[in-house]
Amino acid sequence: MKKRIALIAHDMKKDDMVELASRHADMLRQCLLVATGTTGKRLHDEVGLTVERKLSGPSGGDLQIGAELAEGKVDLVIFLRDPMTPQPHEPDINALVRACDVHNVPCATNLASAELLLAQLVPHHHHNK
Ligand SMILES: O=C(CO)COP(=O)(O)O
Repeated sequence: MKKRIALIAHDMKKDDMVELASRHADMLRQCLLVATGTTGKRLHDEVGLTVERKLSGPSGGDLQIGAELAEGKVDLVIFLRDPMTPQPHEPDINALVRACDVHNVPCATNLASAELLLAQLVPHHHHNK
């Protein structure tokens, strides 16, 4: 079964997300990716990944991903939050991280932990027969 991975980054962390995803692109291409709106657009446009895009975070994208996660449809979350900038949708951000804790879904909220989680994903090999 392909892993379904959620990728979310606040504006100040979007360059980091693009760089992270570029380095792990071969592995991410073998996963089902879901992202908040703007993060997903950048991952598509700049990394060439196929990403299911939800609403932008401030419009409810975090909540949409959190709802799917609560239904067991998300296996891993990389959520590069900006700890230095107040966010209008902070309750939504907290709800998503809380949902990860409730459902025991791995959630990396910074680059260092994201690297560790991604290193655990074993590449899926395609066989012709
Ligand atoms: O705000 C976000 C997560 O809380 C991210 O949303 P965007 O990817 O649409 O910028």
